[in-house]
Amino acid sequence: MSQKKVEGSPSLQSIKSLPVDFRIAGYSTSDRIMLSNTISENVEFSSDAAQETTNGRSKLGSDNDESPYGSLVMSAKNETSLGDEDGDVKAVETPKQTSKQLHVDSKWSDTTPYASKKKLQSWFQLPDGNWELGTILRTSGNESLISMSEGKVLNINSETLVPANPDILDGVDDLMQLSYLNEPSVLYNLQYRYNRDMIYTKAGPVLIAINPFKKVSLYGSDYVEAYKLKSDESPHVYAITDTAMREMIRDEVNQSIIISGESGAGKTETAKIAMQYLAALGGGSGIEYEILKTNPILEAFGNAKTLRNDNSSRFGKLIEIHFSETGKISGAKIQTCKIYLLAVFMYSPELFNLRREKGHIISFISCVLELHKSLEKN
Ligand SMILES: Nc1ncnc2c1ncn2[C@@H]1O[C@H](COP(=O)(O)OP(=O)(O)OP(=O)(O)O)[C@@H](O)[C@H]1O
Repeated sequence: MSQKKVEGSPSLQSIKSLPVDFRIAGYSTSDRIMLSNTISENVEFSSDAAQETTNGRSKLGSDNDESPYGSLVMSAKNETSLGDEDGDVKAVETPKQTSKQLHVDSKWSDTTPYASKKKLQSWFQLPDGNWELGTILRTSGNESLISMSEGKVLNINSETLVPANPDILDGVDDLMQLSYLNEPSVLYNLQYRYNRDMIYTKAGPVLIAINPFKKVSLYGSDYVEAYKLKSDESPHVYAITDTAMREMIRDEVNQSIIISGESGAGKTETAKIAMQYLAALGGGSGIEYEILKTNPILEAFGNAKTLRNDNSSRFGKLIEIHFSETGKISGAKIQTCKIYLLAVFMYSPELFNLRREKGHIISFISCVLELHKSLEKN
Protein backbone atom coordinates (compact mmCIF):
# COMPACT_ATOMS: atom_id res chain seq x y z
CA MET A 1 0.00 0.00 0.00
CA SER A 2 2.79 2.36 0.68
CA GLN A 3 4.84 4.00 -2.01
CA LYS A 4 8.01 3.71 -0.02
CA LYS A 5 10.64 1.80 -1.93
CA VAL A 6 12.02 -1.23 -0.23
CA GLU A 7 15.71 -1.61 -0.81
CA GLY A 8 16.60 -4.40 -3.17
CA SER A 9 13.12 -5.21 -4.33
CA PRO A 10 11.34 -3.76 -7.32
CA SER A 11 9.02 -0.93 -6.41
CA LEU A 12 6.02 0.50 -8.17
CA GLN A 13 8.00 3.53 -9.10
CA SER A 14 10.89 1.58 -10.49
CA ILE A 15 8.98 -0.60 -12.82
CA LYS A 16 9.80 1.47 -15.88
CA SER A 17 12.52 3.56 -14.45
CA LEU A 18 15.51 2.66 -16.57
CA PRO A 19 17.42 5.89 -17.20
CA VAL A 20 18.06 6.89 -20.80
CA ASP A 21 21.81 6.59 -20.35
CA PHE A 22 21.60 3.20 -18.70
CA ARG A 23 24.85 1.25 -18.63
CA ILE A 24 25.45 -1.87 -16.67
CA ALA A 25 29.14 -1.24 -16.10
CA GLY A 26 29.58 -1.20 -12.38
CA TYR A 27 27.12 -3.96 -11.81
CA SER A 28 28.51 -7.32 -11.20
CA THR A 29 26.56 -9.04 -13.90
CA SER A 30 25.97 -12.71 -13.93
CA ASP A 31 24.54 -14.53 -16.89
CA ARG A 32 21.16 -12.94 -16.16
CA ILE A 33 21.65 -9.83 -18.21
CA MET A 34 24.18 -8.73 -20.73
CA LEU A 35 24.31 -5.46 -22.58
CA SER A 36 25.58 -5.75 -26.09
CA ASN A 37 27.57 -2.98 -27.65
CA THR A 38 25.10 -2.87 -30.48
CA ILE A 39 23.97 0.34 -28.78
CA SER A 40 27.01 2.19 -29.96
CA GLU A 41 28.52 0.10 -32.71
CA ASN A 42 25.51 -1.42 -34.35
CA VAL A 43 23.29 1.62 -34.27
CA GLU A 44 21.93 0.72 -37.64
CA PHE A 45 20.76 -2.61 -36.36
CA SER A 46 19.35 -1.30 -33.11
CA SER A 47 17.33 1.50 -34.58
CA ASP A 48 16.05 -0.64 -37.42
CA ALA A 49 14.99 -3.24 -34.96
CA ALA A 50 13.27 -0.71 -32.76
CA GLN A 51 11.53 0.77 -35.78
CA GLU A 52 10.25 -2.63 -36.70
CA THR A 53 9.11 -3.13 -33.16
CA THR A 54 6.98 -0.03 -33.18
CA ASN A 55 5.63 -0.31 -36.66
CA GLY A 56 5.01 -4.00 -36.91
CA ARG A 57 3.92 -5.35 -33.55
CA SER A 58 1.76 -7.98 -35.11
CA LYS A 59 4.75 -9.44 -36.92
CA LEU A 60 6.28 -10.32 -33.60
CA GLY A 61 3.94 -13.21 -33.23
CA SER A 62 5.44 -15.07 -36.19
CA ASP A 63 7.81 -17.72 -35.12
CA ASN A 64 9.33 -18.69 -38.42
CA ASP A 65 11.97 -17.76 -40.93
CA GLU A 66 9.75 -15.13 -42.49
CA SER A 67 9.92 -13.03 -39.39
CA PRO A 68 11.20 -9.50 -40.16
CA TYR A 69 13.65 -10.06 -37.36
CA GLY A 70 15.13 -13.04 -39.13
CA SER A 71 16.80 -10.80 -41.70
CA LEU A 72 17.83 -8.32 -39.04
CA VAL A 73 19.47 -11.07 -37.15
CA MET A 74 21.34 -12.16 -40.23
CA SER A 75 22.67 -8.69 -40.82
CA ALA A 76 23.60 -8.02 -37.25
CA LYS A 77 27.27 -7.69 -36.54
CA ASN A 78 28.87 -9.88 -33.97
CA GLU A 79 28.45 -8.39 -30.54
CA THR A 80 31.45 -7.88 -28.33
CA SER A 81 32.00 -6.99 -24.74
CA LEU A 82 31.49 -3.64 -23.08
CA GLY A 83 33.25 -4.77 -19.96
CA ASP A 84 36.76 -5.33 -18.79
CA GLU A 85 38.74 -8.51 -18.79
CA ASP A 86 37.75 -9.32 -15.24
CA GLY A 87 34.55 -10.48 -16.67
CA ASP A 88 32.51 -7.84 -14.87
CA VAL A 89 30.46 -7.60 -18.02
CA LYS A 90 30.64 -10.67 -20.16
CA ALA A 91 31.37 -10.75 -23.84
CA VAL A 92 28.34 -11.39 -25.93
CA GLU A 93 29.38 -13.46 -28.88
CA THR A 94 26.43 -13.87 -31.15
CA PRO A 95 27.45 -16.12 -33.99
CA LYS A 96 25.80 -15.47 -37.29
CA GLN A 97 23.13 -18.02 -37.78
CA THR A 98 21.77 -19.38 -40.96
CA SER A 99 18.05 -19.28 -41.45
CA LYS A 100 18.13 -23.07 -41.34
CA GLN A 101 19.66 -23.01 -37.87
CA LEU A 102 17.08 -20.49 -36.69
CA HIS A 103 14.34 -22.67 -38.04
CA VAL A 104 15.67 -25.68 -36.17
CA ASP A 105 16.01 -23.59 -32.99
CA SER A 106 12.48 -22.32 -33.03
CA LYS A 107 10.84 -25.54 -34.13
CA TRP A 108 12.55 -28.14 -32.03
CA SER A 109 13.88 -26.38 -28.98
CA ASP A 110 11.36 -27.52 -26.41
CA THR A 111 13.32 -25.98 -23.58
CA THR A 112 12.77 -22.42 -24.85
CA PRO A 113 10.88 -20.47 -22.18
CA TYR A 114 7.28 -19.67 -23.02
CA ALA A 115 7.71 -15.91 -23.38
CA SER A 116 10.56 -16.13 -25.82
CA LYS A 117 9.03 -19.01 -27.74
CA LYS A 118 5.90 -16.99 -28.39
CA LYS A 119 7.87 -13.77 -28.97
CA LEU A 120 5.71 -12.05 -26.39
CA GLN A 121 6.44 -8.65 -24.98
CA SER A 122 8.31 -9.52 -21.85
CA TRP A 123 9.44 -8.13 -18.57
CA PHE A 124 12.97 -8.61 -17.41
CA GLN A 125 14.61 -7.62 -14.18
CA LEU A 126 17.68 -5.44 -14.19
CA PRO A 127 20.47 -6.07 -11.71
CA ASP A 128 19.23 -3.16 -9.57
CA GLY A 129 15.84 -4.84 -9.18
CA ASN A 130 13.92 -2.61 -11.59
CA TRP A 131 11.59 -4.26 -14.09
CA GLU A 132 11.78 -3.20 -17.72
CA LEU A 133 9.49 -4.02 -20.62
CA GLY A 134 10.97 -5.13 -23.91
CA THR A 135 10.11 -6.80 -27.17
CA ILE A 136 11.80 -10.03 -28.11
CA LEU A 137 13.56 -9.67 -31.41
CA ARG A 138 15.10 -13.09 -31.57
CA THR A 139 15.87 -16.08 -29.41
CA SER A 140 18.93 -18.18 -29.75
CA GLY A 141 19.67 -21.00 -27.39
CA ASN A 142 19.37 -19.67 -23.88
CA GLU A 143 19.51 -16.02 -24.87
CA SER A 144 17.03 -13.55 -26.26
CA LEU A 145 17.69 -10.26 -27.95
CA ILE A 146 15.36 -7.64 -26.51
CA SER A 147 14.50 -4.25 -27.90
CA MET A 148 13.64 -1.57 -25.37
CA SER A 149 11.64 1.60 -25.70
CA GLU A 150 14.64 3.88 -26.27
CA GLY A 151 15.86 1.72 -29.14
CA LYS A 152 18.44 -0.01 -27.01
CA VAL A 153 19.04 -3.70 -27.45
CA LEU A 154 19.92 -6.12 -24.69
CA ASN A 155 20.91 -9.73 -24.68
CA ILE A 156 19.05 -11.47 -21.86
CA ASN A 157 19.02 -14.96 -20.47
CA SER A 158 15.68 -16.26 -21.81
CA GLU A 159 14.87 -18.01 -18.56
CA THR A 160 14.64 -14.70 -16.75
CA LEU A 161 11.96 -13.36 -19.11
CA VAL A 162 8.50 -12.95 -17.67
CA PRO A 163 5.57 -12.63 -20.10
CA ALA A 164 3.76 -9.29 -20.23
CA ASN A 165 0.01 -8.91 -20.71
CA PRO A 166 -1.53 -7.46 -23.87
CA ASP A 167 -2.27 -3.73 -23.79
CA ILE A 168 -6.01 -4.39 -23.68
CA LEU A 169 -5.59 -5.64 -20.10
CA ASP A 170 -3.88 -2.45 -18.90
CA GLY A 171 -5.55 -1.23 -15.71
CA VAL A 172 -8.03 -4.08 -15.16
CA ASP A 173 -9.82 -3.59 -11.85
CA ASP A 174 -9.29 -7.17 -10.69
CA LEU A 175 -5.83 -8.69 -10.93
CA MET A 176 -7.47 -12.06 -11.51
CA GLN A 177 -8.34 -10.84 -15.01
CA LEU A 178 -4.70 -10.70 -16.04
CA SER A 179 -3.63 -13.44 -18.43
CA TYR A 180 -0.19 -13.54 -16.87
CA LEU A 181 -0.21 -13.09 -13.13
CA ASN A 182 3.37 -12.33 -12.27
CA GLU A 183 5.14 -9.72 -10.14
CA PRO A 184 5.92 -7.09 -12.83
CA SER A 185 2.43 -7.40 -14.35
CA VAL A 186 0.82 -6.89 -10.94
CA LEU A 187 3.05 -3.90 -10.17
CA TYR A 188 2.47 -2.41 -13.60
CA ASN A 189 -1.30 -2.76 -13.29
CA LEU A 190 -1.35 -1.17 -9.84
CA GLN A 191 0.86 1.67 -11.02
CA TYR A 192 -1.27 2.20 -14.12
CA ARG A 193 -4.38 2.59 -11.97
CA TYR A 194 -2.66 4.62 -9.28
CA ASN A 195 -1.50 7.17 -11.88
CA ARG A 196 -5.16 7.70 -12.74
CA ASP A 197 -6.23 8.09 -9.10
CA MET A 198 -7.72 4.61 -9.06
CA ILE A 199 -6.17 3.68 -5.75
CA TYR A 200 -8.27 0.56 -5.18
CA THR A 201 -7.80 -2.70 -7.07
CA LYS A 202 -9.23 -6.12 -6.38
CA ALA A 203 -7.22 -9.32 -6.16
CA GLY A 204 -10.13 -11.74 -6.01
CA PRO A 205 -11.76 -11.24 -2.62
CA VAL A 206 -8.94 -8.99 -1.34
CA LEU A 207 -8.93 -5.23 -1.84
CA ILE A 208 -5.57 -3.60 -2.48
CA ALA A 209 -5.41 0.09 -1.55
CA ILE A 210 -2.49 2.31 -2.40
CA ASN A 211 -2.11 5.43 -0.29
CA PRO A 212 -2.62 8.44 -2.58
CA PHE A 213 -1.12 10.91 -0.05
CA LYS A 214 -3.49 13.51 -1.49
CA LYS A 215 -7.19 14.22 -1.57
CA VAL A 216 -8.91 11.97 -4.08
CA SER A 217 -12.53 12.43 -5.04
CA LEU A 218 -13.68 8.92 -4.23
CA TYR A 219 -15.65 9.52 -1.05
CA GLY A 220 -18.77 11.28 0.16
CA SER A 221 -22.51 10.85 0.00
CA ASP A 222 -22.71 10.42 -3.77
CA TYR A 223 -20.30 7.52 -3.63
CA VAL A 224 -22.02 6.02 -0.59
CA GLU A 225 -25.31 6.13 -2.47
CA ALA A 226 -23.76 4.60 -5.60
CA TYR A 227 -22.29 1.65 -3.68
CA LYS A 228 -25.45 1.20 -1.68
CA LEU A 229 -27.49 0.94 -4.87
CA LYS A 230 -24.71 -1.09 -6.51
CA SER A 231 -24.67 1.32 -9.43
CA ASP A 232 -20.90 1.60 -9.00
CA GLU A 233 -19.04 -1.68 -8.87
CA SER A 234 -15.46 -0.50 -9.09
CA PRO A 235 -13.19 -1.65 -6.26
CA HIS A 236 -13.60 0.44 -3.12
CA VAL A 237 -13.58 0.18 0.68
CA TYR A 238 -17.27 1.03 0.46
CA ALA A 239 -17.86 -2.08 -1.66
CA ILE A 240 -16.04 -4.34 0.81
CA THR A 241 -17.92 -2.82 3.75
CA ASP A 242 -21.21 -3.09 1.93
CA THR A 243 -20.61 -6.80 1.28
CA ALA A 244 -19.73 -7.40 4.95
CA MET A 245 -22.88 -5.60 6.04
CA ARG A 246 -25.14 -7.50 3.62
CA GLU A 247 -23.66 -10.86 4.53
CA MET A 248 -23.98 -10.14 8.22
CA ILE A 249 -27.68 -9.40 7.81
CA ARG A 250 -28.33 -12.22 5.35
CA ASP A 251 -26.41 -15.00 7.12
CA GLU A 252 -26.65 -13.66 10.66
CA VAL A 253 -22.93 -14.23 11.06
CA ASN A 254 -20.40 -11.81 12.48
CA GLN A 255 -18.00 -10.37 9.93
CA SER A 256 -14.39 -9.22 10.19
CA ILE A 257 -12.47 -6.85 7.95
CA ILE A 258 -8.73 -7.13 8.37
CA ILE A 259 -6.77 -4.06 7.35
CA SER A 260 -3.08 -4.75 7.06
CA GLY A 261 -0.06 -2.91 5.71
CA GLU A 262 3.19 -1.26 6.64
CA SER A 263 3.37 1.91 8.71
CA GLY A 264 1.96 4.87 6.82
CA ALA A 265 0.16 2.65 4.32
CA GLY A 266 -3.22 4.11 5.26
CA LYS A 267 -4.77 1.50 7.56
CA THR A 268 -6.24 3.97 10.05
CA GLU A 269 -7.69 6.16 7.30
CA THR A 270 -9.12 3.11 5.56
CA ALA A 271 -10.78 1.95 8.79
CA LYS A 272 -12.31 5.42 9.21
CA ILE A 273 -13.61 5.40 5.63
CA ALA A 274 -15.23 2.01 6.24
CA MET A 275 -16.78 3.23 9.48
CA GLN A 276 -18.15 6.29 7.73
CA TYR A 277 -19.84 4.02 5.23
CA LEU A 278 -21.32 1.91 8.02
CA ALA A 279 -22.49 5.04 9.78
CA ALA A 280 -24.19 6.21 6.58
CA LEU A 281 -25.86 2.81 6.13
CA GLY A 282 -26.71 1.83 9.66
CA GLY A 283 -27.23 5.23 11.21
CA GLY A 284 -30.29 6.68 12.79
CA SER A 285 -29.82 7.11 16.52
CA GLY A 286 -26.72 9.27 16.23
CA ILE A 287 -24.53 6.76 18.03
CA GLU A 288 -22.55 6.18 14.84
CA TYR A 289 -21.21 9.73 15.05
CA GLU A 290 -20.27 9.19 18.71
CA ILE A 291 -18.21 6.21 17.58
CA LEU A 292 -16.48 8.20 14.87
CA LYS A 293 -15.71 10.95 17.37
CA THR A 294 -13.62 8.53 19.44
CA ASN A 295 -10.95 8.53 16.73
CA PRO A 296 -9.35 11.91 17.53
CA ILE A 297 -9.35 11.08 21.25
CA LEU A 298 -7.63 7.76 20.71
CA GLU A 299 -5.19 9.35 18.29
CA ALA A 300 -4.36 12.10 20.80
CA PHE A 301 -3.22 9.49 23.32
CA GLY A 302 -1.93 6.73 21.12
CA ASN A 303 -0.35 8.35 18.09
CA ALA A 304 3.10 9.78 17.51
CA LYS A 305 5.12 11.25 14.69
CA THR A 306 7.55 8.76 13.15
CA LEU A 307 9.85 8.83 10.14
CA ARG A 308 7.20 7.03 8.11
CA ASN A 309 4.04 8.68 9.29
CA ASP A 310 3.29 12.02 10.95
CA ASN A 311 0.29 10.48 12.67
CA SER A 312 1.37 6.93 13.36
CA SER A 313 -0.78 4.73 15.60
CA ARG A 314 1.46 3.23 18.21
CA PHE A 315 -0.93 0.45 19.16
CA GLY A 316 -3.16 -1.96 17.34
CA LYS A 317 -6.90 -1.46 17.38
CA LEU A 318 -9.77 -3.89 17.49
CA ILE A 319 -13.00 -2.06 16.82
CA GLU A 320 -16.23 -3.93 17.28
CA ILE A 321 -19.38 -2.32 15.98
CA HIS A 322 -22.59 -3.85 17.21
CA PHE A 323 -25.74 -3.88 15.12
CA SER A 324 -29.34 -4.52 15.92
CA GLU A 325 -31.18 -7.19 13.96
CA THR A 326 -32.48 -4.55 11.59
CA GLY A 327 -28.95 -3.47 10.74
CA LYS A 328 -28.86 -0.26 12.82
CA ILE A 329 -25.71 0.52 14.81
CA SER A 330 -26.42 -0.12 18.47
CA GLY A 331 -23.01 0.27 20.09
CA ALA A 332 -19.30 -0.24 19.78
CA LYS A 333 -16.29 -1.47 21.67
CA ILE A 334 -12.80 -0.29 20.88
CA GLN A 335 -9.81 -2.16 22.27
CA THR A 336 -6.18 -1.39 21.87
CA CYS A 337 -4.10 -4.45 21.18
CA LYS A 338 -0.94 -5.60 22.86
CA ILE A 339 1.58 -7.90 21.34
CA TYR A 340 0.20 -11.12 22.90
CA LEU A 341 -3.30 -10.41 21.74
CA LEU A 342 -2.00 -9.71 18.27
CA ALA A 343 -0.27 -13.04 18.14
CA VAL A 344 -3.52 -14.71 19.11
CA PHE A 345 -5.44 -12.89 16.42
CA MET A 346 -2.89 -13.79 13.83
CA TYR A 347 -2.86 -17.47 14.65
CA SER A 348 -6.33 -18.31 15.98
CA PRO A 349 -8.72 -18.37 13.05
CA GLU A 350 -11.57 -19.52 15.27
CA LEU A 351 -11.58 -16.05 16.79
CA PHE A 352 -12.87 -14.76 13.50
CA ASN A 353 -15.75 -17.20 13.56
CA LEU A 354 -17.43 -15.62 16.52
CA ARG A 355 -20.53 -17.39 17.68
CA ARG A 356 -23.92 -16.07 16.69
CA GLU A 357 -25.15 -13.54 19.11
CA LYS A 358 -28.24 -11.43 19.35
CA GLY A 359 -26.41 -8.33 18.24
CA HIS A 360 -24.02 -8.93 15.39
CA ILE A 361 -20.56 -7.57 15.17
CA ILE A 362 -18.35 -6.22 12.45
CA SER A 363 -14.81 -5.94 13.70
CA PHE A 364 -11.89 -4.14 12.16
CA ILE A 365 -8.50 -5.41 13.00
CA SER A 366 -5.74 -3.05 12.03
CA CYS A 367 -3.00 -4.40 14.15
CA VAL A 368 -0.98 -7.03 12.35
CA LEU A 369 2.06 -4.84 11.89
CA GLU A 370 1.88 -3.64 15.47
CA LEU A 371 3.48 -6.94 16.36
CA HIS A 372 6.51 -5.92 14.37
CA LYS A 373 6.48 -2.41 15.89
CA SER A 374 6.33 -3.76 19.42
CA LEU A 375 9.16 -6.16 18.74
CA GLU A 376 11.22 -3.28 17.38
CA LYS A 377 10.48 -1.14 20.43
CA ASN A 378 11.27 -3.83 22.99
N1 LIG B 1 -7.42 7.25 1.34
C1 LIG B 1 -6.57 8.24 1.62
N2 LIG B 1 -6.71 9.43 0.98
C2 LIG B 1 -5.84 10.44 1.24
N3 LIG B 1 -4.81 10.35 2.10
C3 LIG B 1 -4.63 9.20 2.76
C4 LIG B 1 -5.49 8.08 2.57
N4 LIG B 1 -5.07 7.08 3.35
C5 LIG B 1 -4.00 7.56 4.02
N5 LIG B 1 -3.73 8.84 3.67
C6 LIG B 1 -2.62 9.69 4.16
O1 LIG B 1 -1.59 8.85 4.69
C7 LIG B 1 -1.33 9.19 6.04
C8 LIG B 1 -1.00 7.93 6.81
O2 LIG B 1 -2.16 7.12 6.90
P1 LIG B 1 -2.51 6.26 8.20
O3 LIG B 1 -2.21 7.03 9.43
O4 LIG B 1 -3.89 5.75 8.01
O5 LIG B 1 -1.45 5.08 8.06
P2 LIG B 1 -1.34 3.78 8.97
O6 LIG B 1 -1.20 2.63 8.04
O7 LIG B 1 -2.45 3.72 9.95
O8 LIG B 1 0.04 4.07 9.67
P3 LIG B 1 0.57 3.58 11.11
O9 LIG B 1 0.67 2.09 11.02
O10 LIG B 1 1.92 4.23 11.20
O11 LIG B 1 -0.38 4.06 12.12
C9 LIG B 1 -2.59 9.90 6.52
O12 LIG B 1 -2.28 10.80 7.56
C10 LIG B 1 -3.07 10.61 5.29
O13 LIG B 1 -2.37 11.83 5.11
